[in-house]
Amino acid sequence: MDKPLSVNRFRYHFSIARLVFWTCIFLGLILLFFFHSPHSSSSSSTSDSAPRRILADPDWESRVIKSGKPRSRAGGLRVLVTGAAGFVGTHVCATLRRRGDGVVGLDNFNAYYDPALKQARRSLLERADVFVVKGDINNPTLLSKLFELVQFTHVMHLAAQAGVRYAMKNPSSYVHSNIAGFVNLLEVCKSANPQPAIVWASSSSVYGLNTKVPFSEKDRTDKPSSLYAATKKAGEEIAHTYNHIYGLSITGLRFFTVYGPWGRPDMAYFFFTKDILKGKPITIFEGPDHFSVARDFTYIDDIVKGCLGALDTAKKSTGSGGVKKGPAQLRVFNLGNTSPVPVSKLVNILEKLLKVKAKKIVLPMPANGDVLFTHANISLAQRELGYKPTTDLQTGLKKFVRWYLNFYTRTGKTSNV
Ligand SMILES: O=C(O)[C@H]1O[C@H](OP(=O)(O)OP(=O)(O)OC[C@H]2O[C@@H](n3ccc(=O)[nH]c3=O)[C@H](O)[C@@H]2O)[C@H](O)[C@@H](O)[C@@H]1O
Repeated sequence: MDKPLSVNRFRYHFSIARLVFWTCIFLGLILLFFFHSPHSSSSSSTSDSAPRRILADPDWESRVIKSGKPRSRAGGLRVLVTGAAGFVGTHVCATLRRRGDGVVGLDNFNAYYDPALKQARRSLLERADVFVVKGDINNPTLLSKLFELVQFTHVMHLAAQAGVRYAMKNPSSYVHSNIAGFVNLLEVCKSANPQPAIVWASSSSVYGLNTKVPFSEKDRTDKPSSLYAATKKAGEEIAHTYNHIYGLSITGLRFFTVYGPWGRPDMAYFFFTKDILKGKPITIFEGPDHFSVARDFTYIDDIVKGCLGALDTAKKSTGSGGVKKGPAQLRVFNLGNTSPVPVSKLVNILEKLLKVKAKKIVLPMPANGDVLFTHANISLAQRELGYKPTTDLQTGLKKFVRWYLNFYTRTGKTSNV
């Protein structure tokens, strides 16, 4: 009798020990997974760009507060500009500051294209008295801190993973910035008190495979041809939700192939210039039956006027602290030039301005997410924002080429796309 009992007791203790052992291993694995998951590192950590010690640094805080204070205009805006070291962001920040508004920039300075160009834009903004915080829109601690320091009246949200063709190489970067980042920003905005009005960059690419031109805001946008376009379209739907549930005032701007000085090296006009100057061949895509691929290229100064028009006409959000108090404004506008130009013509203009013949290779457009043409109907923006583009492609490219030659001669470098 005794023997079987002790065996049983031994078995009992042994299985308890085994249970404790495996529970510990299991809990250990869960903790390991939690601390190493991308979610925990991107959303709660501030280590990538804005370490906690910076968030508690009085000097950093006073720079944010000073930059966010309107200067001259009574009742000037207090604007948080995301993507401030980007192409459109830099121009918008400088223009707002010049007219006396308070502007705080935010940018993660990622390496999608030459970070030296982003640093040069940041220096330009420093000289214009705009402080650009290094940080990510996916960092809620940082965003909340900025809202704690400055009562932003407006958010100009331009931070995004841009580029149509790159979406095939790095799809998750589009989801991370254009969807997760946007939601994170809206979460912070909805909880702010007062809530800011939001103006953000959508894209002409939402018109996707539509064939009716010019593209109007009333047209359907359910045929995106790239993941980039799909994330911008998703952004428009997400904007609708936050407007509906929380009373956030939100305006989306569909930009049409923006170009100009301080532009993006991943865009065709920019790297065509670089390659033509280097004597390297450039590839010009064409559609079926030698169809000329065309874009409604829009000059940066015109786009900036559209952005300011949207900020100035944005109505206040109606909610506060996460609770809606009434219906709020929800808008979307095309910001284009209304005169599409074939890419081959763009190359001809560049050849004349650079005084160098391009080595052209004409190829059928691959299935890379590109669309055959874009063309904006801008009558809504004209009516509501006073938007009126005035720069044709020839004039705009002349200004771009002058900037390009000056910038890359001065810095002694060529663009590293
Ligand atoms: O306005 C928009 O919606 C979009 O404009 C640009 O996208 P895209 O118009 O494709 O501008 P580029 O990448 O500069 O291409 C311009 C044209 O050049 C053509 N291209 C591009 C590259 C190349 O090697 N060869 C070539 O012929 C493209 O097919 C396109 O027709 C931006 O990259 C997007 O971020 C923006 O949202």
